[in-house]
Amino acid sequence: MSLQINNLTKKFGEQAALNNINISINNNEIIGLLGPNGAGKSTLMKSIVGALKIDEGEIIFNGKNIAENETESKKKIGFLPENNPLYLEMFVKEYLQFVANIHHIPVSRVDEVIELVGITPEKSKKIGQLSKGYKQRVGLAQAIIHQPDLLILDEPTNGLDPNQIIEIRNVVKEIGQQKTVLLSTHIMQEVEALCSRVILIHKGNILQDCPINEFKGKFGSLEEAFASYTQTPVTDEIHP
Ligand SMILES: Nc1ncnc2c1ncn2[C@@H]1O[C@H](COP(=O)(O)OP(=O)(O)OP(=O)(O)O)[C@@H](O)[C@H]1O
Repeated sequence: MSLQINNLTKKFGEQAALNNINISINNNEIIGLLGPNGAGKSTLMKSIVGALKIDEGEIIFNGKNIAENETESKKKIGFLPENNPLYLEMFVKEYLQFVANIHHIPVSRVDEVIELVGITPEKSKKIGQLSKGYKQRVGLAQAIIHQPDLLILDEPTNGLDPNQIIEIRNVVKEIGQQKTVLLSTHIMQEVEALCSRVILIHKGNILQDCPINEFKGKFGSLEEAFASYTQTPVTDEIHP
């Protein structure tokens, strides 16, 4: 798996949500995408999965520009959007069979993925009846059903209770042993528990991209480092 983001700029009107972003990912690792509200994390994730059209730059996934190879790229990228949109009236297995059909993959993969995210006892229930933690597992299942090389998770544990957070983290950790995972979060413990590398975005600019220990550096904790970097004014001609 390789992902190369070169000089990516994404604007909404006159405002640059992402300002000349460069990122290179080559290894199977779990990367934490950090940044205050409105930093540009979701915009970056949506750009990588091809859900947003970028204004400048290029995103090269497995050696090919995703803008020119959209269908092929989507086969190898999994995405769990923020707030995990699901069809609440559908049954778990029915929904995942539906997703499998969209990807043109055998429905036999459905039971495999149900097992992998730990929702076998829930597979015949309506999605709307599930707890938030189990809904999140269904979201993860749809994101990995086509065995993507790159998994993108936008705040995967947001709004879950502490037990559910640990359960989802364990699932992500297991997936991360074989896949590249890019996850956004506001929870520093999550980064500590899961990530080997941190990318910090602030006002559409990358402030840091380094191993987690380097990020903590002289600050001692991720919280301190985050606060210190993001409270520093960013010089940026495009972003207001
Ligand atoms: N579809 C859109 N139209 C207009 N502006 C947008 C759109 N999507 C995002 N923005 C703006 O772009 C900036 C970056 O938003 P984005 O959602 O990427 O931030 P984020 O880092 O994911 O924030 P959060 O942590 O709150 O989820 C914000 O100023 C936001 O208001």
